[in-house]
Amino acid sequence: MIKAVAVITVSDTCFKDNSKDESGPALCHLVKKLFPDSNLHTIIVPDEREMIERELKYFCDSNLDLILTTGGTGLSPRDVTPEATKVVIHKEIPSISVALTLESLKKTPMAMLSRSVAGLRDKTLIVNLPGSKKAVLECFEVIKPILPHAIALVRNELSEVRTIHDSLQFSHLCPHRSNVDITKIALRPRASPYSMIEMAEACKIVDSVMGQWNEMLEIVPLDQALGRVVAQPLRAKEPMPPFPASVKDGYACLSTDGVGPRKVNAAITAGDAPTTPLCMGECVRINTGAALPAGADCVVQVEDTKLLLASDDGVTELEIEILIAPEPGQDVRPVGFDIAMGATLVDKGESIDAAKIGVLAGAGYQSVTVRVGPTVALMSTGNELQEPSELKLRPAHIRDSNRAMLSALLKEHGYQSIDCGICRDSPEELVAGISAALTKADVLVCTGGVSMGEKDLLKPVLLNDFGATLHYGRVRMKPGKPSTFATCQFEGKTKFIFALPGNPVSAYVCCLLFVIRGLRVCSGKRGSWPRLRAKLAHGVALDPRPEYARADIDVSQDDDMPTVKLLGNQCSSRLLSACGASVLVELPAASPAHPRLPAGAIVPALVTGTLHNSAV
Ligand SMILES: Nc1ncnc2c1ncn2[C@@H]1O[C@H](COP(=O)(O)OP(=O)(O)O)[C@@H](O)[C@H]1O
Repeated sequence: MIKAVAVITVSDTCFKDNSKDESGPALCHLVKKLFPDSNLHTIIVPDEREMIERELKYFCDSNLDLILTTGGTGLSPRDVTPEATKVVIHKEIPSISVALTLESLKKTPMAMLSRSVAGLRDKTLIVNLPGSKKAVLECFEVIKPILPHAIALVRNELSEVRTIHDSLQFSHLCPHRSNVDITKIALRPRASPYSMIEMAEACKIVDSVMGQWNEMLEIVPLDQALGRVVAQPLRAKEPMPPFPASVKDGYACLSTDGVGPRKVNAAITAGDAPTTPLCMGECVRINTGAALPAGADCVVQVEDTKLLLASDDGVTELEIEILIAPEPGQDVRPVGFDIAMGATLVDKGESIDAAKIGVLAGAGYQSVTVRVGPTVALMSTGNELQEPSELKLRPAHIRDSNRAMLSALLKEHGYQSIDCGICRDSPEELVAGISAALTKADVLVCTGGVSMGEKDLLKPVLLNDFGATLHYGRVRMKPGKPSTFATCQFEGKTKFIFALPGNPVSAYVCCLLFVIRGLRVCSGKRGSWPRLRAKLAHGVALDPRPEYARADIDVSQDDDMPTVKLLGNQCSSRLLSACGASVLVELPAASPAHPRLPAGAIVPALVTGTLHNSAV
């Protein structure tokens, strides 16, 4: 039971003008939320070491449970909160500082410059937090899960400690509550309560639900616009070329002069502005891309001319002969030939590729208005998972491969994601993990916990703890049958949740077919993957469900149709079957009449990867 907490704002500025203190009140608000029954004391002190020490000691001697300081942890000469704290505490708790730094480093490298200290004086826990409001809010989230437990331990409140332990499986610290009852395992349903929908319907649902994403716009510099979808038509503000330009190296002439001798009265190279107009019987030596002089209406390439007279030193051409009569407009790009003034360069809804970047740069665009897609969070769930970076594999554990794979898969298709870590299979931890992810992102992509095991808690937690609407909970497909799509209201916003199966191949396929599809809808792009017709290189046994088989496609055959070769054993745990896959072959469901497809059968293949020519 937490009885009393103090929040100390350490700042010269706020000490002089209390109204400037934003971090202290923000921190008080969070403390009140976490410990609603506690007495809260607040004070503002200047960056004076002795005063900070005095206040810390005063609150500790008053037997407070917790003191949080904000400010004075940086590098400026007046920042002395850590020094004052170190003098006051009896036991330092360096891991709290490490946790704060690690979490803050995810947001800014400046976190390296924070020197927060945490420790105990008698039975009071003291934690230094940074001074900025944003940082203080973020740091509080980091220590929030351990505060009740740490204080109960310090106070030696054994019953409290036991309650916390009991409510947290696997000694993981998590103060969240869940409405999901996991005690009656024997009574769990033996058949899935979720009806199985067809793939086409699932795609339609994703399109219509993700279509509710509120269009938001931002202006980005052109060099950061690659892959973005433009929000309004971009039109040419200038014609291209802006002047009649020569297409060849040769002579600018009057076409009415026909064949015969011409006086060469000037030379114009690209970038020169012609000054004198051309008269009958004259020509101008001109280069590709140079502006034609007034009066000239055609260019005769140098190959169709003959030199008649040069200056004695051989430097200047004085007279040439036109050998073939030119047509009006010959080898001239008139004004606006490539791009007319006002022409649409990129239309609303189109995504920007390299050529469009070039067109826009050529048209003088420095920035463009583009659609803002949702932020995406990735989270894995499962008690058996450990971080891939851990050196030693723990007993009965596997390394989490899904987050790394999904993050890369999304990136491959132009979408960034936020890593929300691994969440264990307990309702409370799922509530905590999902809440944390939804605070950061609009779309949560999680894997695991969606089938029929007693630890598959995603759906019940979404329904009972988040009041989510499950748009589908099973799809007739292989792999990926338990794939789930839900929305919920969280902090006043609609959040989209793709709960994918845990098996890595299922997660891979469902990410391609549902998540990326949904993200495309949000960014204003319609339609799915390009679909080719291809010949099976070998016979395959069909599954009762339509199957998305990972395959390599050979487009190098002389034959008019490419060939697809499945990438080995298609078991949903074997991610090697997706390595190097350029297509997902859409295999039909088996029927009594067609239990398998023979080699040479023609199948549709979705191009989800890169096509490459396997011919050497
Ligand atoms: N993040 C992950 N990385 C690698 N394998 C995983 C991951 N999550 C789950 N798996 C594996 O996938 C299989 C199915 O996991 P499970 O959590 O039961 O998923 P679901 O019930 O959603 O299909 C298990 O063998 C599990 O170990």
